[in-house]
Amino acid sequence: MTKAVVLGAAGGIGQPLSLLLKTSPLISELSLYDIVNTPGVAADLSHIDTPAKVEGYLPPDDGLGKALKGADIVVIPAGVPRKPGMTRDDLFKINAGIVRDLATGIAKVAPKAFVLVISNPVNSTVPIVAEVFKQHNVFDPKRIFGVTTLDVVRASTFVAEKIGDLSVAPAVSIPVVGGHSGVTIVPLLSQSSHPLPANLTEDDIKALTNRVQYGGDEVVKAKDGAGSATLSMAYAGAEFAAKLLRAIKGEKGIVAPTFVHLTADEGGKKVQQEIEAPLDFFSARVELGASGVEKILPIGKISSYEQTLLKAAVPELKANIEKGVSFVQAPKL
Ligand SMILES: NC(=O)c1ccc[n+]([C@@H]2O[C@H](COP(=O)([O-])OP(=O)(O)OC[C@H]3O[C@@H](n4cnc5c(N)ncnc54)[C@H](O)[C@@H]3O)[C@@H](O)[C@H]2O)c1
Ligand SMILES: O=C(O)C[C@H](O)C(=O)O
Repeated sequence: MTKAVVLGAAGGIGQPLSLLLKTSPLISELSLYDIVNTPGVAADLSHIDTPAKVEGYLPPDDGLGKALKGADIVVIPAGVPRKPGMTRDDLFKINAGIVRDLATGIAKVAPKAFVLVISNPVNSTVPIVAEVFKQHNVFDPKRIFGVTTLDVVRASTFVAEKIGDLSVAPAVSIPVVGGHSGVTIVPLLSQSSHPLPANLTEDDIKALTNRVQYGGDEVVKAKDGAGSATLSMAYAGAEFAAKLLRAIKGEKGIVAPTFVHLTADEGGKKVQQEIEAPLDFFSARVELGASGVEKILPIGKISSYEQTLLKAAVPELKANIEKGVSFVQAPKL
């Protein structure tokens, strides 16, 4: 029996993500929580002929507590999305408080749940969840994940486009490390599972890297004020959740890049050496297991261009992480 909970389930990501989770044979119970519309979304999904029992909850009568009771995995896509001209950090003002309050609910009701954070800015919201858990003495770095899978999905797609064959996209694997915003997104094209076309120039590699780093902006611009990536994010979130669920159920050797606390495993120290910075959080390739983070894998051999990208990522990551931590630690006025 596995209970999954989506917080922010009525939103642009929340609805398609809940749909995908409802189709998962690995989930037996699906709870949907939002400040609006969850009874309707739950009623709709509950007619789908898959095993998961679906319930919708709203804030009154401790809806959050009821939604979270007995949760094994909690996915958080709650919060506002970007509009053109905004950075993810511009969302901090609103989303930090939303994520802090939801994390408080999880810490109180489902402290052992695996928590998958989608709400932006991920580089700060994941530290917020960790800090709230520390305050409630339930912090386990192996169980908190920033979902950076969309960067990985984009990298696979864009590389397959360059290869000239989208049918290989699902098999193309490109680690994307660092964080989830602009320069902190570091795709390691040199580690592509599929050889890049021999005629790609250095400028092509730079353009491809830039497209992965700013793929989110591409969607924000195209949606023209109506939000950011929702459908591709729902796909990516469901992919990561499925990997984690398979790992929890005992499947070995499942690896995915995800934004984690580097104390979750000894391997985090090696990553800190590789990036030459004592960052607490970083999106690294992580082997998933029954307890969540099984192993943090080293970055490994990268090109000198990628080394430059990593150097550029560190100061922004550091600032983003500190912002999240101090938001929770600061005395409330
Ligand atoms: N990690 C990633 O790769 C990634 C990708 C895309 C979007 N995002 C982020 O995901 C978030 C959601 O994006 P969206 O497009 O679904 O936005 P949206 O506005 O369509 O949906 C957000 C939902 O959150 C709900 N919500 C707001 N406050 C809440 C609270 N206190 N408790 C529960 N629910 C609450 C809203 O009612 C809404 O239904 C944004 O912050 C966005 O930037 C992250
Ligand atoms: O770009 C955004 O604001 C949403 C998300 O982080 C993305 O990468 O698509």
